[in-house]
Amino acid sequence: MKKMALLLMGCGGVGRQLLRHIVSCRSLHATQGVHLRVVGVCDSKSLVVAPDAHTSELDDKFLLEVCRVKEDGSSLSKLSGFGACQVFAHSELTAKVFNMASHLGLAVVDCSASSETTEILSRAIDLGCCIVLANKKPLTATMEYYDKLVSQPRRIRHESTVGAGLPIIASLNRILSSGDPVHRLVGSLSGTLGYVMSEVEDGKPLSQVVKTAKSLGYTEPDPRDDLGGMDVARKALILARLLGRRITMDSIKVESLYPDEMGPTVMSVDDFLSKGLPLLDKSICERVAKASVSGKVLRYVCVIEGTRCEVGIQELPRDSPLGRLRGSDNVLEVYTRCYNKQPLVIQGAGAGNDTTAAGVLADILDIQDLFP
Ligand SMILES: NC(=O)C1=CN([C@@H]2O[C@H](COP(=O)(O)OP(=O)(O)OC[C@H]3O[C@@H](n4cnc5c(N)ncnc54)[C@H](OP(=O)(O)O)[C@@H]3O)[C@@H](O)[C@H]2O)C=CC1
Ligand SMILES: N[C@@H](CC=O)C(=O)O
Repeated sequence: MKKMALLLMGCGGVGRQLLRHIVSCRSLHATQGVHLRVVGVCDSKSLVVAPDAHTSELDDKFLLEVCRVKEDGSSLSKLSGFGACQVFAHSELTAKVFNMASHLGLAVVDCSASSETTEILSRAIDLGCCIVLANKKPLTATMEYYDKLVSQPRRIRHESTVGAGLPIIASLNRILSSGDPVHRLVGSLSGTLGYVMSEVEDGKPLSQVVKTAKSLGYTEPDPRDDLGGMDVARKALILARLLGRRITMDSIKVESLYPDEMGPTVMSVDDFLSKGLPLLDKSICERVAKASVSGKVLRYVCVIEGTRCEVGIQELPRDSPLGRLRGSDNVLEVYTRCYNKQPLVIQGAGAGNDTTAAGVLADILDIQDLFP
């Protein structure tokens, strides 16, 4: 039986669902001859590891307890005394990864929404680990970090960074490796903004649908990352870099749906949701109504073509591929030499803990051949 040691960073909506998928797929994985050994889990404050990562693992009962504790909003440090795990402060994470990586093959899985993991992932690559990311921030940091993280293409998977569980990165990699140049990417790549636009079209107020999108697990921890376009801009940057563009976030034109006065330095997430957003209800409603007069709908669109890389609202015909999108679905049209007049189209659920965690799990299994 092949055994893969995993260290999970982040046990929010996606990380917890990943743990649940791992536990519920035990017998399936056994038939496939693979066993996922979760040897450590961390949140923003603490790290829990198996007593001896070389011989033991966090058992399924423990992993489900991690999900329960985190679902309740508590810290992992609450698990101290539960089973035989060891609990450390988050500051010990780098040393622990170093220790585990130098003794066993390790996959470090990033389901956090933090930039702080970038350095750890970079060191993990140096130490010969595999890395799997749902977190977009490390791949949208400096070019230097990007080059490091992708320097061993067989040891990195990050499908869920764009389009959640949709096979966007894998499809682009296949196209690119066959020598087929990608000329143009056009898509709607935000589950949150897709959901928001179609619900507002149906007459619901923006402030209400954003709260619902948050409760459905579509938004980033701070929904302003979605509404300000930064989350889509990160996806655009990841795609542009995959196509070989050596650009940074500064090169991307981003349209925000909220004004600077409602930014993170001015008000908290709660104040934004309860006091800021309702002030935007009327203007977005008017914008939707104006587009509708000419049979159009609003979609938040990402375009990458030549040196152009931009994300923002467009008015599109209701019956166009992007206009027809409903709910949290994403769509990406890929124009290449082979897919010239008719693009390759990838479409489906583009957000949500379940589909995102499934994408991360598929990525983990995809690198199993690198493990003994
Ligand atoms: N939800 C979705 O549909 C999709 C999400 N993603 C990405 O998945 C990631 C996770 O999203 P989601 O689960 O919704 O986010 P959550 O906010 O629910 O969870 C984030 C988790 O990361 C932990 N964390 C924060 N900082 C650190 C750190 N420095 N080191 C380790 N862990 C840390 C948090 O700890 P604590 O609990 O202590 O706060 C929390 O457990 C994000 O990067 C998101 O962009 C990608 C595709 C789709
Ligand atoms: N917040 C994101 C989640 C996936 O990346 C979105 O809404 O698309």
